[in-house]
Parts: sequence; structure tokens; C-alpha cells
Amino acid sequence: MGFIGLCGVFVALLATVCLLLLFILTLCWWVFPNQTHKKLMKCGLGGPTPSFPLGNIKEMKRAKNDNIESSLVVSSNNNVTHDIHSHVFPYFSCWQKSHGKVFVYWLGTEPFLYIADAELLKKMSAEVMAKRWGKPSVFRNDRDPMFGSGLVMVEGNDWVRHRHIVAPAFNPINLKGMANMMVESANKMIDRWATKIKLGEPEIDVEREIIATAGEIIARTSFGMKDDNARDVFDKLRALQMTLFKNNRYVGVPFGKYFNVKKTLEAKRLGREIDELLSSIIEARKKSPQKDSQKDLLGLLLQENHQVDGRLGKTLTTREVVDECKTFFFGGHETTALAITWTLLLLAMHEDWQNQLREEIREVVGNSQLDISMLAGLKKMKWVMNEVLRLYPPAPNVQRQAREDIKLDDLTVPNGTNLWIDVVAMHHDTEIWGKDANEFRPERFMDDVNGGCKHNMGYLPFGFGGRMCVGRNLTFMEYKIVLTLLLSRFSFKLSPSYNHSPSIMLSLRPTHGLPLIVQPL
Ligand code: HEM
Repeated sequence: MGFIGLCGVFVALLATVCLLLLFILTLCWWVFPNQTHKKLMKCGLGGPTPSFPLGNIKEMKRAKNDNIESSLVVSSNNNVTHDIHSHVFPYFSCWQKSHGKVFVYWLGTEPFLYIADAELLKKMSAEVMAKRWGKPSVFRNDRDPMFGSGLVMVEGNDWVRHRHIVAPAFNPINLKGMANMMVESANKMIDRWATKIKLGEPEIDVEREIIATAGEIIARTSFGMKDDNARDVFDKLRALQMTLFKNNRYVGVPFGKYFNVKKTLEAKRLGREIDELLSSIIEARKKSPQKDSQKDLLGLLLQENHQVDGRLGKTLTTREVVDECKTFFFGGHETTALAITWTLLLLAMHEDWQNQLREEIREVVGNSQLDISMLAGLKKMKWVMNEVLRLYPPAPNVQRQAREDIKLDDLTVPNGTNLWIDVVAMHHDTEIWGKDANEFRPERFMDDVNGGCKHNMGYLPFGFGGRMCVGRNLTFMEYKIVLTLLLSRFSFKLSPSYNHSPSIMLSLRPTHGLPLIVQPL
């Protein structure tokens, strides 16, 4: 065969490969997603019309940008409103008006079943056990540098294995050993604030301060912060979070990651460096003669791993332990910090509750040193926490992906369907909470763990079913320790410069920080 003949064969081969690729992409981006969409529409569901390749992202971004600069102040008494759903999820709130509490919308080429209906969720979780749920592949890929194959993202039997090893580390007896680390980090922050106040600067951005402190606490409780390697990991984890979430994102859009190649590559580099540093910390720990005396989560994971070593399917590899450490950091610090931050906003607005909590602290702790056994006595503080997590849930949504067809009465959710559960909408729904759903009333939790909600799936700050948050005991402890120390030293007032504009950046946070006027007692 001559040169021209060879070229012809090569061109024909290339054309075949291109056609095949085009065929596969058409199937993945158009045919399969539209089949799912049609099946859901046949069950009577509606939703906004998508366009290719962005789906409904354009409308979502437009609505979000319109809201970001606006503030939710009720002008009469300069008070803020807690009716935040239409502000943080303006697109969902708008689509709910036309399509109800369950509808289909699209992120890029991925249809999502939107759910703000507690009853439907109850039926689904009764039908599908934790192990049989998946997590949307688009989010698993997008958040790979943060969570890898950590507990938040793993599925099936791997999830069961990880959960069996990770959950015992968070039992209250193990957590006791971490209380001192929390007290030390909180006291460092308190000293910083006291110095600022002495210098005549009583206005403090408590959000920034508390996120930094909670980051330090989670790093210390997860993998220790004794050496430079650990500090380096901590700095890089924070940088990774900024890189991933300050970036304009196009999740679900074909090649969306590459719209900002620089940021994507930076995230990959940081992810790689963090993995290497954490691996070296873990290997050093395994060889350390004092490894059993280190009471952080990593020490407990390695012990747990060691105890069951040899039994099939019950151990984590070093790679998996790395991913769990990252998962604790990303899943645990900002969520807890935001629970404390929103609490300080609400206490600054409700001086009566600030005083009630201070009184309770006086009764329970008195002049003694704060001891972990006292925390259970802080009952009103628990009601306040529950109410804050209802009004401002740091984890504002939960996602799932069906791994099989799910049949519920008239609705069939096809295998592969992504689900988006809108926790903010459910927590503010007057149909299940009553007319005062948007008011701060901690006493609703006095005699009822569900806060008087008419539906037991209407309150989901820590998720639901077997995948319920594994770190919630750690949060309860940290919340009570930090708040007790803060309320014992300072009083809080809202600064006139506060602009109430909650927004979603993975978690639900105050867009412009939380400046408070802090005074020593
Ligand atoms: C206020 C604080 C917190 C909130 C609001 C929160 C919220 C949640 C929610 C909603 C889920 C369920 C996600 C889903 O079903 O897809 C979850 C799961 C999880 N959380 Fe938390 N979390 C908090 C604190 C923590 C802490 C302190 C840690 C660890 C240090 C942690 C680690 C995890 C892990 C590993 C999972 C995955 C559990 C599983 O899938 O089996 N969280 N969290």
C-alpha cells in the first residue's frame, strides 16, 4: 500500500474513532439524561425547561447574582428576617411556586429530582437502605480533591466498611480526650479578642475568627498539630477550599472543570501535596512507639484498623485513611463553625436568650473549671443549637443518586437519577412547622427533639437514615465548649455594619461575615 493509501486508512480510522466518541457523548449527555427526564415527567412531575449544555445553570446564576448584594433587613426596627429560603435558593423558591415541592431541574446535562417534601423523602428512605444509595457522580468528581473516597462519598459495601471503622472513633468516651484541645484553641481566640477590645477595637468579624479556630480544632482532633507537616496540611487544606469554592463553577456541564484551567490545576496540585503530607504523617504515626497514646481521630482510626487487622473487609488502606482525615476537615470544621457563628448572630439579636444561657452556665459550671461531664446539663443551650440549625442549617442540602429503580405509589425514580433534597426549604416550611416557622423560638425544642415539627423527616440538620452525620457528637461537644467560654467572658451586640445576606458556598454562610460588637462582661 502506498503512502496515500496509508493516509486514507489513517483518516478513515480517525473519523471512525471521532464518530464513535460523538456517539458515546451523545448517549451520555443527551439520550440517557433525556430518557430519565421523560420517565419522571410521565409520572406527572414538572420543572423549568433546560437548554443544552448548561441545563438551568444560567437562570440559577442570574438569580443568585441578583440576590448576592441585596440584604434581608426588615427596615422597621433594623431587625433581620429569618425567612431566608427565597434569598439563598431564589431559583428553587421561584420554581416551587410553579411546580410544587417536587420537580425536575438540570445542572448542565444532568437532570436532578428536587425534593422539599418530607413525606416523599420518608417513603424513599423506607424503600432504600443507606448502603443502596449512591452519591451523584458529578459531585463525587467535582469534590474529589476534598473528600476522595472518604465516608461522605463512598458507596455500597465500601461505605459499610468505612462506617464500621470510622463511627466508633466518634463515641463520647473517645471524644472526651479531645475536650482539652478545644478549650485551648477557644481560649487562644478569646485572648485575641480581649487584646483587640483593650486596643479600642470592639468590632470583631466573628465568622472569620470562629472558622479559623474551628479549623484549628478539627485539624488537632483529626490528625494532631504537633509538627510542621501537620501545620502545612492545615494551611493547604484551607487554600484548597478557597480555590475550589471561590471559583465560578459549572458542575454537570461537559468539560465544566476546564472553564477555569488554572484553578482546576491548582486544586489538583494542592490535593496531591495534601495527600503526600498526610501519608507521611500516617506512616510516621504507624511507626511511632507512642502511637496508642495519641487521642486524636487518626490515632483512633489506626487503633481500630489495627484491632481488626486480618479480618476480611474491615481495614482501611493508608490512602483511605488520608481521605478520611480530609473528610473530617472539610465535613467538620466549617459546619460546626457556622453553627456557632449563626448562634452568635441570633444571640446578639435576642439579648434575653443571651442572658438565659449565661444564667444556665452560671448554674451548671459556676466558678469551677469547665468539665466535659457538665455539658449535658446545658439544656437550654441544646435548644438554642437545635433552633439555629433549623433556621440556618450549615449543610443546606443533601444529595443522593438512585442505584436502582425506586417505585413509590405513582412515582418511579429511574436508576441513576440524581436527587437534591432542599433542607432549608423543609426547615422553613410553614405547613409542617406552623406559622412561626421563620421565628427564633428555641423553646419549641424544650420537650420535643423534633421541635414540634408535624413530620419526623422535616428536620434534617445532620441528614437522615444510616448516612446521618457521623461527627455530630463532636459538634455538640465543640459547640457547647466554645459557646460556654465565649458567653462567660463577653456580651454580644449586632454591629450597624452587619449586612444580613446568607448565601451558599457549599455551606450556608453570611456573605459579608458577621461583625459583632463584643464587650467584656
Ligand atoms: C454543625 C455541624 C455539622 C453538620 C450540620 C453536619 C451535617 C452533615 C450532614 C447533613 C450529613 C449527611 C450527608 C448526606 O447524607 O449525604 C453529614 C454526614 C457526615 N458528616 Fe457531618 N455535619 C456536621 C459536623 C461534622 C463533623 C464535626 C464531622 C467530622 C469531624 C462530620 C463528618 C461527617 C461525615 C464523615 C459524614 C458522612 C457520613 C456517612 O455518609 O456515613 N460532620 N454531616
